[in-house]
Amino acid sequence: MARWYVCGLALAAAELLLIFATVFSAKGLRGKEFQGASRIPSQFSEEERVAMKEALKGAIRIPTVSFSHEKSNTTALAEFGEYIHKVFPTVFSTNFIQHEVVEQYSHLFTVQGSDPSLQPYMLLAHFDVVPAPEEGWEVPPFSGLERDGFIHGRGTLDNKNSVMAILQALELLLIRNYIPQRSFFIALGHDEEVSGTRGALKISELLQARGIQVAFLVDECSFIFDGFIPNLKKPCAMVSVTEKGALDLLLQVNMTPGHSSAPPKETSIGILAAAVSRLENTPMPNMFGSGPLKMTLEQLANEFPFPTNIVLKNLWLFRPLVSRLMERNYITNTLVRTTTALTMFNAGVKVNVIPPVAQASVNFRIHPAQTVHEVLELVKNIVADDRVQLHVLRAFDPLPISPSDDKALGYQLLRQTIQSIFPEVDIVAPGICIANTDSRHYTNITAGIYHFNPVYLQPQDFSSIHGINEKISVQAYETQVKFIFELIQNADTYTGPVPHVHEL
Ligand SMILES: CCCCCCCCCCCCCCCC(=O)N[C@@H](Cc1ccccc1)C(=O)O
Ligand SMILES: [Zn+2]
Ligand SMILES: [Zn+2]
Repeated sequence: MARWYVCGLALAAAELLLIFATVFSAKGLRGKEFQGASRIPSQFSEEERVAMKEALKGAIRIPTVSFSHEKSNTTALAEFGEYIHKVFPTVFSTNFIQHEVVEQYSHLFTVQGSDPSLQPYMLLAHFDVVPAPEEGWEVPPFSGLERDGFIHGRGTLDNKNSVMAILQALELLLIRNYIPQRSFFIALGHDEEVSGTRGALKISELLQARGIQVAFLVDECSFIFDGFIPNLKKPCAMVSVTEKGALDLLLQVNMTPGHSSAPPKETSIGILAAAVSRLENTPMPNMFGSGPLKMTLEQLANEFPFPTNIVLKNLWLFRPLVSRLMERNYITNTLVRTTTALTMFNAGVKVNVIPPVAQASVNFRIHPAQTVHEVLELVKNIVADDRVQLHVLRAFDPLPISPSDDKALGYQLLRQTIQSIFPEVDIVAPGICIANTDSRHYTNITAGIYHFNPVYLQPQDFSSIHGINEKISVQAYETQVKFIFELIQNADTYTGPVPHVHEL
């Protein structure tokens, strides 16, 4: 009898404690006793799963299109701010989360962790999208329609999926009374698709003015690649540790205009066409062996069948062969060199007028082992014609290579979370982001810039990014939420690398 009584008392006390913890932690009680006490499983109720996919659909329906630096749908950008407020009420009402609007439309969330001794980190995403003319789409690009288990629309992969998944994961953690130990920032840009200079750059300046340095950040641009690398049958989670640089050049030729009935031997169009043709036919040097790709291939070696595995394990011998094979495929080619893309060409107003001016734009994506200056010198040598003026429209060097060793917190946290959420993925390897992202504006506040979207990507999905029929499966989106839900908790509990066990 006495035992039951004691037991009953203990239970009542435990219940009281639980109520106490629930009531106070929801509003941000920061007592050490409650920190990271237990891990919250990433399991979501049916109701939550429906709500999360509906939230993403709603986000897709807001046409936050960036057309150019000067032109974006500002009504939609503002509406997006109100929308996230509505669908993630707990994020906005928790007292240890500060929300700031930067440059009218971008958002910065500061999540104050309970342990100030832990260096904060940052999650990045952007909610502006590139235009999407309706032609060719199976469903209208801003309808957010669900069909055959997929949510369709512009931004489902680039990059509203990340914006919504980050906030959704945080909302679900907060509802479960989670109090993060490690502080983190969430930066959501509104102009990534046209440079990020109003959103990401300003957020970065704000953080720098506050003296903030983060341990690492995670941004878009890399995926679990499936079917991209010839002969590699298994999916490969690539955490990109650098981002290519960029150089936009305007080539211009001025010649005397005149009547087309008596044409000169050379025209502005002909001279310019020959110059851009030389650029297209003279690829920039193959840089295989410099930059992180060699490390990536060495890590992948064991996953390839014979004889590729032997070749990749002995790059000291087979380097020329592998570098040639890499450039044969248009995607792996991007990893070994600075790419040259002729993107605009303008001249002439009438069929019988020799035009005075011809202009072309060329977009180079600079390999991590080269610089803007080196590429410009190479371009001058290839063009080799003083009549072709070169004007630099925009240029920046590749990002430094972020660490991916055992001590690299960001890389290891991502690796650990990939292994737990995608147990079927055996390969986690460092990669190169071949496009440009908002993260280049944050190089002053961290040396750990990682690109990873926890989503499978096949070659046909790649062409939907900025193309047509962009979509994400409901299941993939749920997994993305789950990934971030786990990542935030892992950032609190990570205790460093597991020491290697050497066999005797
Ligand atoms: C081994 C397998 C390698 C596979 C490589 C496939 C890579 C898939 C990459 C997907 C990229 C998604 C992120 C795109 C970000 C993006 O579009 N950025 C834009 C940013 C920009 C905006 C205006 C002017 C210049 C630049 C861009 O790079 O064009
Ligand atoms: Zn993007
Ligand atoms: Zn994009």
